[in-house]
Amino acid sequence: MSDCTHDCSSCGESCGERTQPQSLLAPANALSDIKKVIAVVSGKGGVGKSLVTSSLAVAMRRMGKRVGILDADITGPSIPTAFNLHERATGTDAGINPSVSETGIEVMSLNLLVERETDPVVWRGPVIAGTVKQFWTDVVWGDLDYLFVDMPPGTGDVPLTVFQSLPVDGIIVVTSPQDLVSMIVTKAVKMAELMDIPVLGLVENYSYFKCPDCGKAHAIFGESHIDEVAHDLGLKVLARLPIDPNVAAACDNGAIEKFEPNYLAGVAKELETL
Ligand SMILES: Nc1ncnc2c1ncn2[C@@H]1O[C@H](COP(=O)(O)OP(=O)(O)OP(=O)(O)O)[C@@H](O)[C@H]1O
Repeated sequence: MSDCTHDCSSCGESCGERTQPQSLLAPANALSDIKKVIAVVSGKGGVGKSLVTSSLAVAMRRMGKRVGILDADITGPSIPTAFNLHERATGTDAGINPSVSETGIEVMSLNLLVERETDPVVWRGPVIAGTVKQFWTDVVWGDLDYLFVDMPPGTGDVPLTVFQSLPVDGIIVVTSPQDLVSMIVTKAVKMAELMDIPVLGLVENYSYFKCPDCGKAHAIFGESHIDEVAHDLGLKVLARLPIDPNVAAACDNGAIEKFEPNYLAGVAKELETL
């Protein structure tokens, strides 16, 4: 091989002299400088992954950080609604510009690119995964302290692409008490381990409902097993979120940036030390 640079990490040749695996990391846009990438994942849908992603981004922004959200949930994007972003994103020769929320959080989501928000995305897996990769390579994120990636549920094409193509610093696994917690969380955690991505911890959503009259906490979805699961996997429980109808209303009304209390402020503080 006359052109060999001896840098196996960037070479795709099948070569007997290979000393290290080829890196599949994709380059970010030339105008992006992103310090930390954190993916928010879940074993199954509807457990509150987008809410956790949005709340973490808001908490970080309140701490004065420059924050972006890459909405990798291509077929069920909910981030633009939570941040009241409805205008179509624009682009230049340099790439696609993310939309910017009221408090300055950058967002890229397929819903910011389609003509009508209600248009469905009827694409095959590889096209969807390719789009997510383009959100990394073609979006002009600029300087960010934290980019949060809101993943689709499960362990399919998109998580695989994100874990291989983006320099993910860690994942947060969102779960709920009624999940088949142990099995589903373990699948997500094992996938991250296979890809050599650190698991930062677990967030349990819908943990309890606090009665507004008597103040007592009720475990609506059954008693939690999160501590045992976390212990078995050697992980930390980062937070437990209550069922709070006001937080659902804030998401639906595009007011997540105004919502108090931010249940994930403590987790954001922990992420600062990453
Ligand atoms: N703790 C909570 N209290 C009340 N409502 C909540 C809570 N967490 C999430 N919700 C609501 O439940 C719905 C689903 O949440 P969310 O979209 O965050 O889930 P998801 O895991 O991202 O779903 P998907 O798998 O479809 O991407 C949303 O309407 C959200 O506002």
